[in-house]
Amino acid sequence: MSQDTFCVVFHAQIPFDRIPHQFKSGPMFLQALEDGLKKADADPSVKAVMICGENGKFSAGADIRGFSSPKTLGVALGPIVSLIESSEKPVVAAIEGVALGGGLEVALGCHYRVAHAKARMGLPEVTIGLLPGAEGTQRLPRLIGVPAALDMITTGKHIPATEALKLGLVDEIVEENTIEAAIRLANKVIGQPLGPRRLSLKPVPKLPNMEAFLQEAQVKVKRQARGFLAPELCFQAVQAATQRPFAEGVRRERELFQVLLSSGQAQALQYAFFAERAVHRWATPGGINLLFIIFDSILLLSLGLGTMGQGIVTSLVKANIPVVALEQNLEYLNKGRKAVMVLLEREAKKMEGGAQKLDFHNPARLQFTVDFNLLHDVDLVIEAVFENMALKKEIFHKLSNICKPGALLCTNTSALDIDEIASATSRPQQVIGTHFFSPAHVMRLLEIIYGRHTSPSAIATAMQLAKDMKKVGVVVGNCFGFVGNRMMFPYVEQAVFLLEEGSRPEAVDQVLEDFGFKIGPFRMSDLAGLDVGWRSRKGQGLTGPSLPAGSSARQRRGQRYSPLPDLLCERGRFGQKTGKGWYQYERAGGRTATPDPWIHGFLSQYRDTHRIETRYIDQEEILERCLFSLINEGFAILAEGIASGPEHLDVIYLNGYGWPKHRGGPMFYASTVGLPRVLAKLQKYSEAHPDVPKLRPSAFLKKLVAVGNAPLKEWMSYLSRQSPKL
Ligand SMILES: CC/C=C\C/C=C/C(=O)SCCNC(=O)CCNC(=O)[C@H](O)C(C)(C)COP(=O)(O)OP(=O)(O)OC[C@H]1O[C@@H](n2cnc3c(N)ncnc32)[C@H](O)[C@@H]1OP(=O)(O)O
Repeated sequence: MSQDTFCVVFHAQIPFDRIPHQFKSGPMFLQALEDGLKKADADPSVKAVMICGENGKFSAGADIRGFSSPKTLGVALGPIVSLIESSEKPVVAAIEGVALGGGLEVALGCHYRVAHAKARMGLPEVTIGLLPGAEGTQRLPRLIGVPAALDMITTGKHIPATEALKLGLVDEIVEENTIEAAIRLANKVIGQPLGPRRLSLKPVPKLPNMEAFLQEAQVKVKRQARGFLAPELCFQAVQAATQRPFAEGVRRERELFQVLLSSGQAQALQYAFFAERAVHRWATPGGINLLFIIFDSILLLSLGLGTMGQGIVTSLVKANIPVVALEQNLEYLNKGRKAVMVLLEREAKKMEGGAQKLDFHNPARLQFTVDFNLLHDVDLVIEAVFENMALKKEIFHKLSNICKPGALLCTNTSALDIDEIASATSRPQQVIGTHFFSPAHVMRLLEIIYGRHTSPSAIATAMQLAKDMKKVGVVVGNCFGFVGNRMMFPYVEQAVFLLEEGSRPEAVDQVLEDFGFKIGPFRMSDLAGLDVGWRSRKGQGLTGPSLPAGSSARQRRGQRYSPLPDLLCERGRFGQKTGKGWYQYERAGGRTATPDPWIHGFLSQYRDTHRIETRYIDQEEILERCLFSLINEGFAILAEGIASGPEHLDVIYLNGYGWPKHRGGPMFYASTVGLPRVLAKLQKYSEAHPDVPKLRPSAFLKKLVAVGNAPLKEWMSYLSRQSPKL
């Protein structure tokens, strides 16, 4: 290192590789940074300063756990960023690994930034319900302009170094030693004027149509946010940068930060951040670490090339896992191959310019076949044929005979019994459920379902597969619908009962969309296809030819049942695909849902036929009956040991069912509403609808209320029995 350049080692604020505890505490780290800077400033032999991270990592920002305490790091970080900027000696940031949040804000205070080509940068505060509160919303637009800054700050996306260079966020990128390059640059600029490098002194670059641009951007942010405050307040902070001098903009940024900090949404998002990481730490009761499978060398086979199979194959190719796609005949194979190629071309386009390339024209990475003999060599099979138990059992019997002894056999199913499927094989310990969500190459969730005999190493392998596919794997037990769909059934059931009693599809959807769901239950049902549920209900003997003669229209097995979805299907109303469902569409396959007067007439006729008195149902009742019945099922699931904690349920809902992130997931939401209130409301609705068992409060919920509204992290300690396996 040059004698002239003082080096401040900026300790990574987060435990990447379990960094020593003392660096997790914000104030101490800030003090060290301030001391280093002051020392460098005071020493006349020092001519320049270089700031770098520890162990090849610049910084992932503040310790998120610290935000739950009222005295936050950010309040102290802003002045330190200003201190860096005001240094009379050039300060250069050497960015390796990541520079995120407060880490990037520190880099923005520096006069120059050098990044390693593999580094990533971003201001992800919005994703934890906050905004970049260390003057980042004021400096970034001055450096890269309003459109790019707004995009980074309101989405929280991480950008690669190559893109950062194009945007002007960094001055230089290097392939080799970043620290040496930063020191070289620092030496080169000694003596050059620093004024033009101080971002707080720069004007925000003008746009010919700034006002119109901002107006349009605000509408877009609001539309996408659906009640999530942080993107809107991030917007306002950047807007302040365009309207006010730097110091006033900083004041506005601080005010907005405080609003977010006390909104409750930040806590929900920070809970979600840690919940996602918690579900990943899967271990046996003995704590055996099982995550040891390396997928680079495995050959994976995907069986079935329908919509799910196509998405799964695309995800596997994206994860760089060699894959063979198998179909039962050439016609289906060619159809599937074509669809997969379209998806992969699209993905390759999205990845253009990035470091990774999609290698899908190489037969060693992806091949399509109808030859079952290829099954001999594969290490892992994902069966993705349609939901039919007899067919799945036949396939698993075949797999069991052909696949090599160690091969893991996964079934993609949304509800079927894993044990029954495994019973068709001679190796039930290697059979596991992998419930992908459609479209499988987009949706992050993977429910991993273990059966009675599934081995811990099979579970660990499936978890590693999820990680390699960049999905969130959540291990759950085997029951009808597993976790996600099992909780969804009572929610959808309530939505339909509400129609029977007087509501309309668009009214129910509106309430749930206002709550923050991307799409309400009826729009969702139209999108998924009403025929899917109809087939399943026919299979369960709830409707269709297997329904015993003389069954009551609105009762099944002594419980309330609504035949409304069946009646729609009998009339060919399958949703978007037929152009009619709970809504009408512009054509078959159309996507624009319009309330349908036919449905309104049909509902009132139905009520007349069944002598149901139509009543006005308010928004509160719609919301509570749908959400609390779903949450109630969640408590039953926890009590049965189907999931190991409320975080698992929340991660499933956040990543697979469009639950609004800023509400933290259904179980977190229940804890914010207060369990006594949830219980009281369920009791009330259950009394009004005694023939609906899903409204009857779960014993576990009652227990948690009886012990004094236990906080979420203590819930599981009130259960005497845990899952038999986990
Ligand atoms: C007024 C206030 C203004 C300014 C102050 C500054 C504010 C901020 O900086 S807010 C924080 C902004 N930073 C982030 O949001 C980064 C969040 N982290 C990530 O995106 C990722 O963790 C990563 C890209 C940094 C690394 O990803 P990966 O390699 O996949 O590892 P993991 O995500 O599994 O994380 C490993 C380990 O670290 C814990 N962790 C990560 N980030 C933080 C953090 N910011 N605070 C506390 N802990 C963090 C994570 O939970 C994992 O821990 P476990 O192994 O115990 O699960």
